[in-house]
Amino acid sequence: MKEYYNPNRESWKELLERPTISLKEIRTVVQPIIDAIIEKGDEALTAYTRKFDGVELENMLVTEAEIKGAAKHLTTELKEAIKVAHKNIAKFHKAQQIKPLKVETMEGVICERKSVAIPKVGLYIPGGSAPLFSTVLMLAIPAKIAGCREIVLCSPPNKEGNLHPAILYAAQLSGITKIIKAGGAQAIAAMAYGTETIPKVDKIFGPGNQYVTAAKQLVSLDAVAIDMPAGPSEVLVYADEDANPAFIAADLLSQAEHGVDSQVVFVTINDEILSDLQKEIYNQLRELPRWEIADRCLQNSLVIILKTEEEAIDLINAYAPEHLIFLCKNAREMADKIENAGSIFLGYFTPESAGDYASGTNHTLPTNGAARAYSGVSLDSFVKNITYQEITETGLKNLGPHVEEMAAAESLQAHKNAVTVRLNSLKNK
Ligand SMILES: NC(=O)c1ccc[n+]([C@@H]2O[C@H](COP(=O)([O-])OP(=O)(O)OC[C@H]3O[C@@H](n4cnc5c(N)ncnc54)[C@H](O)[C@@H]3O)[C@@H](O)[C@H]2O)c1
Ligand SMILES: N[C@H](CO)Cc1c[nH]c[nH+]1
Ligand SMILES: [Zn+2]
Repeated sequence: MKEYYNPNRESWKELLERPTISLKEIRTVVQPIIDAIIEKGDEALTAYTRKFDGVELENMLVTEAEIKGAAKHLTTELKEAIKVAHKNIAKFHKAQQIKPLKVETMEGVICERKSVAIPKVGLYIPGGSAPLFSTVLMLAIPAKIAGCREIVLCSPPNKEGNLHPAILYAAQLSGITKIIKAGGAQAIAAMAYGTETIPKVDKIFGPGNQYVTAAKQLVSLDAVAIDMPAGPSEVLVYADEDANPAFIAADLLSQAEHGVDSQVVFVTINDEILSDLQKEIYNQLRELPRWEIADRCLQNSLVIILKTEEEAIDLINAYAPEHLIFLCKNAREMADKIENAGSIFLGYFTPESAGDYASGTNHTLPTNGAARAYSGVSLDSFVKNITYQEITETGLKNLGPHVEEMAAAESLQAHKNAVTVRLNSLKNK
């Protein structure tokens, strides 16, 4: 990790850039994939699966027998853990349901708002370097609670042409039946434009690598809505002098092991902690099966030592991390000053991986600074809010003259007439 002592504010923007490939460069790879799917549908999808996932698929649709058979490949402990996670995620997302709203803005003028499920949604489950079955829960549970009518799930197959049984088990537990073995930009394009096997959806959800994220952004220009840019994982840890270096190291490494293009950042105003932290990172890294990935990620990662808590808050807001962990006594107080972050973890005993798997919050979160304006996935992501209005005769008498006045001032005579004809019809009553 590169160390920066009191970097001046002018250098922050450059310092805090993520190690991503430029959108312009990645577009030259992803756009031809999207174009091929639009033109050749399933044929192109099968060809890209052969090229990128190294497998020739006869049937990309997961069969009912495969879904039903998944459970027997999992241990009782893992099934139990998935059930606990399912329960917590469902509980937190059900609590996000909002009641329909009805307001009489003036006598006889009734305005309402009701949330309605997005009918057709596509869920992307990453599977390139690890089969993220936890993402199935994070997307399928809110989609089901919202009441989405058609749910399609895509994930890249392994070399044997299968999806990991835990992906299928989590899907079955969440009530998902249409599962397709397809990944990368080609799966995103297939859900955006439709192919012979994959129905076109209204909105695509889910995290993924830079190719997947760029594809989501490109298809959102003309075909579908997307949740947000949820690319390579990142975490920023802020710690005080009482934080255990082993906890800090473990939290940093937990996101570093996701991928070489992930980024982890450590911020503190107490540099005495650093030598113990370096030792902990080294010791823990050696024990990780994915140590090479984590090690390469650490090369893109930062340690930043600042003078004051206020400065740390400003830097965190400038970085807008996907995950933000406060390992400090005044975690709540610090968190209250944060404007830009995907999800915040408070206190010494709140590891980020609890949110990744099972506490109840959603782990599909904005990356690469998108947390400045986007929220993570929630129940809201799967609904639209439709507004309604109903105006009585009295209401039109109250409101109509004001509408006529405004329409005339905008020189929109037909708008005015829509009120006038009705008011005239009431004159004889
Ligand atoms: N932000 C979030 O909420 C969040 C949550 C979970 C995971 N993630 C991130 O998701 C990512 C998962 O990435 P992954 O790679 O393991 O799985 P993935 O499923 O996103 O991508 C795998 C696919 O990428 C495509 N691909 C790979 N190399 C390519 C190339 N050179 N050209 C074109 N396409 C190519 C292939 O089609 C392959 O099937 C990680 O970066 C992880 O950090 C983010
Ligand atoms: N940390 C990821 C979000 O950036 C989510 C995840 C899934 N499995 C493990 N971690
Ligand atoms: Zn993670």
